[in-house]
Amino acid sequence: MLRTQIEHHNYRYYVLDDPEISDAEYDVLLRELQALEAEHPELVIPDSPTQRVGAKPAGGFGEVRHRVPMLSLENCFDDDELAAFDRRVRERLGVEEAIGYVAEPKLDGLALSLRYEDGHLVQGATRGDGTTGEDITQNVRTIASIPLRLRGKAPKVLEVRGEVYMPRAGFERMNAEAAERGDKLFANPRNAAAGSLRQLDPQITAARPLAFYAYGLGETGDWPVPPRHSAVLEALRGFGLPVSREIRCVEGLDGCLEYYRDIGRRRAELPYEIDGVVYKVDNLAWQAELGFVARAPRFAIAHKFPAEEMPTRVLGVEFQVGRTGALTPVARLEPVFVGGVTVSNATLHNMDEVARKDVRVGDTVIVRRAGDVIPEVARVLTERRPADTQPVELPTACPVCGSEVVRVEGEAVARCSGGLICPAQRKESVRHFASRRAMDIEGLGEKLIDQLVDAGLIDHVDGIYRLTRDQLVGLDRMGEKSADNLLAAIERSRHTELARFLYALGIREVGEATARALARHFGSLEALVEAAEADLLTERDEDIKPKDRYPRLQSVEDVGPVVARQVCHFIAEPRNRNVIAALRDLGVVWPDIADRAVAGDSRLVGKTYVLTGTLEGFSRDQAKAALEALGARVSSSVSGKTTAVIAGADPGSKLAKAEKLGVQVLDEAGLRTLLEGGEAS
Ligand SMILES: NC(=O)c1ccc[n+]([C@@H]2O[C@H](COP(=O)([O-])OP(=O)(O)OC[C@H]3O[C@@H](n4cnc5c(N)ncnc54)[C@H](O)[C@@H]3O)[C@@H](O)[C@H]2O)c1
Ligand SMILES: [Zn+2]
Repeated sequence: MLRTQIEHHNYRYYVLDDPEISDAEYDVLLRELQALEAEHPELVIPDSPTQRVGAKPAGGFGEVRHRVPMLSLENCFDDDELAAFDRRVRERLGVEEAIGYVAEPKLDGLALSLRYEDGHLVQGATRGDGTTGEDITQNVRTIASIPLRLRGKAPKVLEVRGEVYMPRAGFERMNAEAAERGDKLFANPRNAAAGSLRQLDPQITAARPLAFYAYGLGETGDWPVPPRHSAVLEALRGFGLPVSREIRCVEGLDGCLEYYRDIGRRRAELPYEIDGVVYKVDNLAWQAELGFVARAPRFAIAHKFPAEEMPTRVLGVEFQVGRTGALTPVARLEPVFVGGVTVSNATLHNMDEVARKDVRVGDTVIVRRAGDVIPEVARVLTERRPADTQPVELPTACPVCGSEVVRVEGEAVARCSGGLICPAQRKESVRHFASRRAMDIEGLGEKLIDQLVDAGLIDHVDGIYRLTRDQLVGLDRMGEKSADNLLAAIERSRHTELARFLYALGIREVGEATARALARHFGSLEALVEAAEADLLTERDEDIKPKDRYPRLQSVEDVGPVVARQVCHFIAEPRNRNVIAALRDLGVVWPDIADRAVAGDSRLVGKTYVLTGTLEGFSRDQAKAALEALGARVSSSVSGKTTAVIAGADPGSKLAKAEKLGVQVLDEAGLRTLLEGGEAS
């Protein structure tokens, strides 16, 4: 059963270059079989996958018999297993002292045998099943880093073994090009290298970014082989063959582990992928003494890096609320060992990503954790999707505070609208409230806010105005003087402006400019609340097109449906209103600015003016505020709907446009008349 399963995956991997499962999963299966066979030696048959290498070639290429077999490597996955290997080696050799090993990066490509006769490349062959490989000489000749002629005095016969691989950069470029053409992408550089090398048309191979590193020998004829593996590699380099510069001689287990950790740290920076380290006994006489088992030498071992990708099941999806209120879907997973740690949660980033990857609860997914990056769901194994999966749905209420969740059309991120009251957003809302352009409370910085919130002294921004001297003095690193300074700054901030206050509330999409526009337009908080409440009703009206909703707020300069919606929802949240009321009770005040409009002097409602050029008696902002106080709208561009353009000195193109459209033009005197209630002419 297990055997057939493994054979199937061998075929997919070695013959088709199109595996169905990850290497880590495959390794688990193989280890299961090894354990089973170790318990029941009578079950071991000679052609069990544990006894064999790779798979028999599928045809299409000529066959090559390897006179020196091409074997696989024993694997180990942790320090203990490596220690056991080192112990076995020393026991077999009867050696006490530390063994000299050669540590080599384990390139993730495929094995290649190159045969040189009298210095000329005569054959290139794949490993196949270890004894019989494929003749891919024509393809091999297209790989630039493989010399067609050896340098120096060449032996009569020399078989060189090594790895063909695809450097990361080439792999990424190739996949990007394939994506552009709409072709199938390669899952990883190994499959890309294998698929490229085993093309029946060498032209295709030639176009692929393949490279080669030599790491060993096959048949050597009468060539006097040097006595150490490290010297062999040096000799190969002398013949002009590429040998990795990362290869090192190390001493004993400790030397191996040190090399492993060092290259593991640099793994992501290497220009090619490696999946571990290979250690080989350096002394070739010892290698011969140690010999082989069925499928691998006893003198070498591959120390694998922990898999960065593993499959597991999605048990559920939860939403985390970030400090700015953003909701992040997080998959709860059946715990899985990946990237060297056990992972039971992985981010799904946002709802667009959930949709793009098509993740459902109950799915089997590939979890990825590379380096120290937070684990993420890389992709779904849709072929393993059961019938009863559940879609992931964005909650309508914030899981932390229950406020409504708002997701703006066209935006990936959904957010909690309870900015002032959501515990997840506490620190951020206090920080923003106190910042210089908002309430400008000097001395209330991030670190202090962390302390105050963590100590439970502030829940919401109104808590700032309840802080006492005793509470402050009790804090870490807070002297009496700084406590007094802070209290004074808090006191000063009570007298503010409506625009600052609106900005300080931290309503999504409401920056300083919008806060100012809202303040100017409505003049008072009450007027804004009233408009927001009325506008909110338009949301439920099916007859109103989305872009025409919130008409009162949309009549504010530069406020479109997106901003209007955020403002309405924020204001409509009763608990946000409670905080605002508490702030006012605690003495936060500002002068209302548009008393005249509020009092009913709104004779310019429905009219739109555009200002251009420099006025003598008004700044641009003053002129604007004065017009808006009478209910007018001030726009920045001239159109057929413009009531009049008010032109000062050195007017710009707006004047020309007004003239072209036949829009009325007023000078500064005309503006005064208009503001004073006379008929402008
Ligand atoms: N996903 C699947 O379905 C599937 C199926 C079969 C095998 N596999 C994967 O293939 C691997 C096992 O197969 P394997 O026996 O081909 O090889 P291996 O990767 O375990 O080790 C042997 C190979 O390592 C390579 N190698 C790289 N650098 C080397 C160096 N410096 N010195 C010596 N050899 C070096 C050689 O090609 C050699 O043949 C595992 O990683 C397994 O997960 C996956
Ligand atoms: Zn919330």
